[in-house]
Amino acid sequence: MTSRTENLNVVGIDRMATPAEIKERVPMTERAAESVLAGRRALVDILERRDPRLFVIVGPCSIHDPVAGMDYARRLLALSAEVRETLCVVMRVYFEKPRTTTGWKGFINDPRMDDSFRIEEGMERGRRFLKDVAELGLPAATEALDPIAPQYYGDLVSWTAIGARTVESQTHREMASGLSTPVGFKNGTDGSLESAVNGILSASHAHSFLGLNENGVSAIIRTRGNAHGHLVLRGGGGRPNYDTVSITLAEQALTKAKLPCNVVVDCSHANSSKKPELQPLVMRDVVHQVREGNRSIVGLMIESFLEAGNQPIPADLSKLRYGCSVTDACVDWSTTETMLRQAHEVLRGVLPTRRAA
Ligand SMILES: O=C[C@H](O)[C@H](O)COP(=O)(O)O
Ligand SMILES: C=C(OP(=O)(O)O)C(=O)O
Repeated sequence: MTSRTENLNVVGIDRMATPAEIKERVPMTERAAESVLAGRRALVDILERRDPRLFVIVGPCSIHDPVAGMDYARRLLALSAEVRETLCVVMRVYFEKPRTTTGWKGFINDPRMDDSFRIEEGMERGRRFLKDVAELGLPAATEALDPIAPQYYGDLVSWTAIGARTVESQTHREMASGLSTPVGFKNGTDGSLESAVNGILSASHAHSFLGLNENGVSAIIRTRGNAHGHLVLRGGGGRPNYDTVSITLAEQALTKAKLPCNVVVDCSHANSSKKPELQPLVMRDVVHQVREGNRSIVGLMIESFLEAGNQPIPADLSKLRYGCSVTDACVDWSTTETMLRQAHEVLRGVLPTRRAA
């Protein structure tokens, strides 16, 4: 009998390839695994103060064009080699976009950007992109939004964010407790730290929750807890929170919760009122705080692409501007080079002291 009580608002349920099937199409390689693991090791070493460098999560707000994305990755690889003595560079590879209300939800959800929502295609191409980046020798960072998605591509990621819109969600904290990467918890969109601090605490514990196994079968996922959660300050409530007073308040909140004092500053979002031209100012200020002796700042985030700014998604996709964001506005490539090189110059003189501390 057709149920009169369920799926009333569901118009279709399509079969989707399982994590195992997608991994078979895009298998992990030795070289890719090496760079994923090297990235995770470096990040853990920074978080545990065995490595005095800062890490920088830098890249487009979202990947929409794998060709431009790989063009960016190759340039970033060369730049990361130049600054490696002071900065551990991780490419931002964001495929899942949380929206305030509606909008394009990222490459996995709608890879063709035409509302055809070919999620299986997006998942396979997204995994392939991550693998290509890893094979170049660059570690990747992403936001974990869909709780099932990490089964499909989490093995290719070195750093994960829980975003400002989901940091209070139990589902996301449970997922983070099982992720194999260090996880940055962003402060809420209202600027409050409490949800992020609670998120780090929650995810550090073991959880059992519903999920899917490799073969797409409903499963109870039992996790160990994630020991490498840390706070990401992205501003909020109409105010930035990267200044020395805000950083001190963040340190106090972490200490009160008996958590390690590890703070990452996102130069974008509410820390720069989403104005990309302000990101270099935020970065310079934060790097100077490190130069002045701050010990809790371990990393930075930058939204950067080949071209500055952003563009709406046109109905005729041939009109898309190459290398320009279709979500948040980014700094361009030459600004990115300047930002990283200037930070590198300042930090060169400082790291021996951090190492000694
Ligand atoms: O970083 C990306 C955006 O800030 C986030 O996805 C929210 O976007 P929206 O407010 O344009 O929906
Ligand atoms: C959505 C993002 O950030 P936040 O969660 O800080 O808004 C992002 O970095 O893409």
